[in-house]
Amino acid sequence: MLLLYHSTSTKQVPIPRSIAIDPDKEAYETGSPFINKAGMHHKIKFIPSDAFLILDDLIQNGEEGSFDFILVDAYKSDYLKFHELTLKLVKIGGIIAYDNTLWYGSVAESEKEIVDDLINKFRNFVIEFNGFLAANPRVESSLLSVGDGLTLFRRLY
Ligand SMILES: C[S@@+](CC[C@H](N)C(=O)[O-])C[C@H]1O[C@@H](n2cnc3c(N)ncnc32)[C@H](O)[C@@H]1O
Repeated sequence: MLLLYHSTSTKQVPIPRSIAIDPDKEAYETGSPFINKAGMHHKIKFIPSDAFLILDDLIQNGEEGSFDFILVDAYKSDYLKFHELTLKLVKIGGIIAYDNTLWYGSVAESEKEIVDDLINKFRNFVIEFNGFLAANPRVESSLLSVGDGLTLFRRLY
């Protein structure tokens, strides 16, 4: 799931202020009743698709630097690729959030200590992503020890 928010309307999203993208419709349907209850349905456009396609479209359609906030919670092996695209779409000073950046605490453990295959499978991608962000001069970032780790960063230029 990716969520992109902008405070001003654009030609792509004239009324809804947020775009939620996930190829799995069920993921959106789980959250939809809560969105309705909060009276926010008209402000969120759901696109059942692979986010890579939509982000490319948004860039092609001149939406670079137009979003205030982007949340990424997808396959950890894709985080670096998403970073390249989301950094283009967020405005300077805008915030991007990536979920699960502690990856069950495994990023701070040695490989030998980890018995779970799923955790092992994505651990190195998360470590690589965290290292890349920490060394990236274009962003100011902070990894919050909330839940499974949430990295927030601000685009500096
Ligand atoms: C771990 S789940 C997150 C679900 C929810 N955000 C939560 O915290 O419970 C990951 C979600 O990312 C979606 N996803 C994976 N690759 C994606 C992509 N390329 N574009 C959009 N969504 C993607 C999956 O369909 C899945 O719903």
